[in-house]
Amino acid sequence: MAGEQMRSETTREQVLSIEGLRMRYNGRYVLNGIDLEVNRGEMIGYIGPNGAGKSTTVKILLGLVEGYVGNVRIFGQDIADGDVEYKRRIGYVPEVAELYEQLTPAEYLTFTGELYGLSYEDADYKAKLLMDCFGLEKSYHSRIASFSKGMRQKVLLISALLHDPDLLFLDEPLSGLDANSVMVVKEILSQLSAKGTTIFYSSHIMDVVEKISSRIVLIAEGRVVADGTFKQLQQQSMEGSLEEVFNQLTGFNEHKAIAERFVSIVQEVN
Ligand SMILES: Nc1ncnc2c1ncn2[C@@H]1O[C@H](COP(=O)(O)OP(=O)(O)OP(=O)(O)O)[C@@H](O)[C@H]1O
Repeated sequence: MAGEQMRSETTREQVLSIEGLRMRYNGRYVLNGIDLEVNRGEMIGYIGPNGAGKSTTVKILLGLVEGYVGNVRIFGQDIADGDVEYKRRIGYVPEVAELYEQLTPAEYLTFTGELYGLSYEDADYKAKLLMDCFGLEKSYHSRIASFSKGMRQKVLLISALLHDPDLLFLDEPLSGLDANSVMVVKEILSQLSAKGTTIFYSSHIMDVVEKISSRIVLIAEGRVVADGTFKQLQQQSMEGSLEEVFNQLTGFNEHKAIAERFVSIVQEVN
């Protein structure tokens, strides 16, 4: 009985489970067997070199890419079973998004809020307040086409959070934000995570990942090559900063040589 209770509590806490995930594009495996279990409230820094397979993993988890091999369970549900209800509990901030240029945040956010099951009134009420938090209250009825990069990013963040998701995927979420807004967003993420939102944070900005992640998962060539707290990764690689850990675990020590070659070509070939 006690064992059963413990098991059900463990299941309840487990938000994501990936087993043996493999994905092939044009005959080449870009994911080579990813295994990952994520519990409620974890802030995962999901990092890796360009082309390592981070976006591919996230797209599979969001149900945007088919044809993978392996098992993926989100909130205990196999995402391949055809029931897309789990998506209502997910928020996603993509790296590059096509916002509807001709819409205003009021129109866009009530539209996405309703897609996630909010009533028009609730979505409108909440969106207005969240825009206000970001200092964008005056732009609520302006066309997105006129927005700066940072303003667009804030609208994207609001649209991903409007329905208070249990699982949040973020791809370079600080892109385009000024220093003050960066502080606000980092603080929002750590408060959400402390309250139980599970966050998957993909970024190439290592010092941010180092500071905000409760756990860092480093992938290279479609495999998990390190998984642990920043301290554990430091011990594993005998390095100081996450940038150095990243360089070491991905076998990279050529930045000077590459830069020298690049500069010499720039200056010598006319
Ligand atoms: N639709 C696709 N068709 C063919 N190959 C793809 C497709 N999407 C991704 N790939 C390939 O899969 C590999 C992993 O790409 P992915 O976008 O997942 O990398 P990433 O880790 O997110 O990289 P980055 O840090 O540059 O964003 C790359 O070699 C890429 O070329």
